[in-house]
Amino acid sequence: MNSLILASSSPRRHHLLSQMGLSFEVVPADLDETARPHERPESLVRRLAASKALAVGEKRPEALVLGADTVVALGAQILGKPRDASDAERMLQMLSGTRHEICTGVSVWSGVRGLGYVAVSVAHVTFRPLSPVEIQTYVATGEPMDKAGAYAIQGGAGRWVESYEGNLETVIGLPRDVVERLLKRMAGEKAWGSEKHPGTKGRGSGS
Ligand SMILES: Cc1cn([C@H]2C[C@H](O)[C@@H](COP(=O)(O)OP(=O)(O)OP(=O)(O)O)O2)c(=O)[nH]c1=O
Repeated sequence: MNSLILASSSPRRHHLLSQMGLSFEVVPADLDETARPHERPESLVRRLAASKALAVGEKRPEALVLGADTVVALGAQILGKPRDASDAERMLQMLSGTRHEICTGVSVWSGVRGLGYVAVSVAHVTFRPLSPVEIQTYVATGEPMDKAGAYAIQGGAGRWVESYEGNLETVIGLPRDVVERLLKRMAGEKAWGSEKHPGTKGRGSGS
C-alpha cells in the first residue's frame, strides 16, 4: 500500500486511526467548512471529507489520503464547530432535550490511481434537558470549542446522553468500520456503502 496520510487536525481521529494499527502521517487540510444554502448534512460531510482528502492529495500525489468531516444536525439545522462561547451555548440550548443526528463523512483518495471513495455514517443521540447553568459551566471548560455541535460525547457531555443509536465512533469523528471498508475497496476488495469520490477520473467500480 502507498504511504497513508490522515488529512485531519483532530486528535480524536489520530487516536482512532492509530488504534487500527496502521502507520500514517498527519497533514491537516485547511478548508472553508461553511455549508452551502440548503445543503443537507449528509451531502455536506460527503463534500468536505472528499475535499479534505483531495486538498492534501494534490500536495502529496504519491500517498493514499484519508479525510473526514463531522456535523451535528437538528432537523434542517446543521451545527458545525462553535465560533465562540456564546455560539456554543446557543447550540447546546438547541440540543437540550432533543434526539439529534450526527453525520460523519469519510473519504480515501489515491492520486497515483486518480481514484477515491467516500461514505457517510449516521448516528443519533438523545440528550436529557439541560439547565442554563449546566450549559454555561460546560462551555466554560473549553471542551466544546473544537467539537461539532459544541459537545464531546466522550467527555463532559457523556452524562447528558439518555440513549444513542449507531456507532459511537461516528459521533467522535471517525468510524473505523467505514475506514476499513473504504481501504479494502481501494485495495480492490468489495466494500459496503461506498461510492466514488467526486474527484475520481472515471476509473474503479464505485456505485
Ligand atoms: C459531536 C462530537 C464531535 N466531536 C468532534 C469530531 C471532530 O474532530 C469535530 C468536528 O469537526 P471537523 O471539522 O469534522 O474536524 P476537525 O476540525 O476536528 O478536524 P479536521 O477538519 O482537521 O479533520 O468534532 C467529538 O470529538 N465528539 C463529539 O461528541
